[in-house]
Amino acid sequence: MIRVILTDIEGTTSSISFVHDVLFPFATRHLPGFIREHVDEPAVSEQLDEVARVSGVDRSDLEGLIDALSGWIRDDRKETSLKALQGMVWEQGYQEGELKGHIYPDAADYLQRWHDRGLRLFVYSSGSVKAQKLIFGFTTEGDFTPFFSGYFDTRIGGKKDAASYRNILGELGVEAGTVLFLSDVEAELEAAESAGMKTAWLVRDGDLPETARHVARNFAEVDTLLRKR
Ligand SMILES: CSCCC(=O)C(=O)COP(=O)(O)O
Ligand SMILES: [Mg+2]
Repeated sequence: MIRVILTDIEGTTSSISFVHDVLFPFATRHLPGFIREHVDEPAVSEQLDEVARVSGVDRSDLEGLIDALSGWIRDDRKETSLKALQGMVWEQGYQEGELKGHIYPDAADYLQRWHDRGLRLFVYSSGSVKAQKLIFGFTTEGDFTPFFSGYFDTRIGGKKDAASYRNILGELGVEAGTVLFLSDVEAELEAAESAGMKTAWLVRDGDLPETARHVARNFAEVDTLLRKR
């Protein structure tokens, strides 16, 4: 029986277009100025150490590091240091009302219903935990953070690695078969299944794939799957 729902964000609870056409361009515009202004703060400096290590750019070359980060945003790299810095920049946008998080109406509806039915809800996204709390805390439909019991980002491991899902199970202290993982990316579902989790593949647009996996177009269809399991 499913007792825990672990959900991805981009393409699952929220649109890919919001992330790529709103959040990433916002970070591209504001990240350079943010880094120049906050370079000496430990939280920023620590991430820049990691950007230098991964990119090979000299740590003293601030503009080179900013260029590397801009390239990573363009290439949609899921680097933990980039995600941490993006979260800091988006925080300003949400606090000042320039950003409002997108959530699909069906996701908004069923997150509340599942929470009210006693299911425990967790997030696992490449976006930093800070970014996850922001997107759900400042949605156009209100604050959804009260429904979540916890958040995981790539500090626990990459989303295509089975070990990450085993680490999450260790943190949750539950049997793998009681967890349903929701994602739009098949490689992530495969990794979660390798760790023993149940999965549902969110396919929000286009034709449904021919697959043996459980597929859902929206959270109402996930709920139907959930009730059968
Ligand atoms: C937490 S909102 C920003 C999402 C993000 O930065 C991202 O890379 C999306 O990753 P996901 O694992 O949710 O597909
Ligand atoms: Mg996704």
